[in-house]
Amino acid sequence: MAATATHEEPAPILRLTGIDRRFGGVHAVRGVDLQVRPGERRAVLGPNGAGKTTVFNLISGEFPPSAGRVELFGLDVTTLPARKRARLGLSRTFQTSRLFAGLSVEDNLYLAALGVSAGHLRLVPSGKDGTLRAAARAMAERIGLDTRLDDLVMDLSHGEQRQLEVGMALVAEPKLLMLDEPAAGLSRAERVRLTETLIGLDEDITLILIEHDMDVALRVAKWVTMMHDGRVIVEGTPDEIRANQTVHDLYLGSGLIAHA
Ligand SMILES: Nc1ncnc2c1ncn2[C@@H]1O[C@H](COP(=O)(O)OP(=O)(O)OP(=O)(O)O)[C@@H](O)[C@H]1O
Repeated sequence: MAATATHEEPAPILRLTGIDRRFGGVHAVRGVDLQVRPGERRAVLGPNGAGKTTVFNLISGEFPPSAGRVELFGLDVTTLPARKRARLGLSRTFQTSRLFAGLSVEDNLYLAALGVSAGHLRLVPSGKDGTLRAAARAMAERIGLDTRLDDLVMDLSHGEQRQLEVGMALVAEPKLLMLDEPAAGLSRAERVRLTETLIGLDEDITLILIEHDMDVALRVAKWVTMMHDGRVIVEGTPDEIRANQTVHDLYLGSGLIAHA
């Protein structure tokens, strides 16, 4: 019998089902369903307090959902701690810096390549050390910090620190990269560089981005999820989002769609 060719969609790299999160009386996330395919470029948009960062925290495992299910790379990780999700291939940045301020740019990237997160020390087999140092230096070049390798993080500008955070998330070679407002506080030139870095990411890396700068978000993303009041209210391509009346109504007067 002849085999029937079937075209199967790749399994989602991330699937949220009925995710809910309450903080006391605040119902921050309400029944969110989300599916992200391997290699996707996804932006999560929405006004302040919409629940975007809480969704990120639920995906990366900072805290568990009040209800619902989180699947990463085909596994149910709903109760798995953050460091174990990181080991599966998830890397993220935070709105507030988590850099080692008293260490150099190279050492920060080296530690990220090593997979060290705050409070977790790991011994390095000596043979691997050179490879990790080389990866750290290559990443510094990619994010435009190769001339500042020996400088302490505390001496970098805000924009350079944000670039370094992206580099640290990337140097861990994640399958899923999640960036929380990477363009916040960047100069125009720094935003252009960031946008280029993100557009140039390896196709195998799946990217989810929270970003208030619509210019950056809609250039990088191929698919957009819009949140409001804890819920997903619109999903679509950047063009559909630009043309969407609800998006305009929510952002009206904020100047956030000035570049659209
Ligand atoms: N750890 C927490 N404890 C209590 N309330 C929280 C906590 N984290 C978030 N919230 C509340 O949950 C709601 C959603 O917040 P969240 O930070 O997820 O929104 P957001 O869309 O990321 O906003 P922004 O764009 O301002 O970062 C807000 O009302 C916020 O005050």
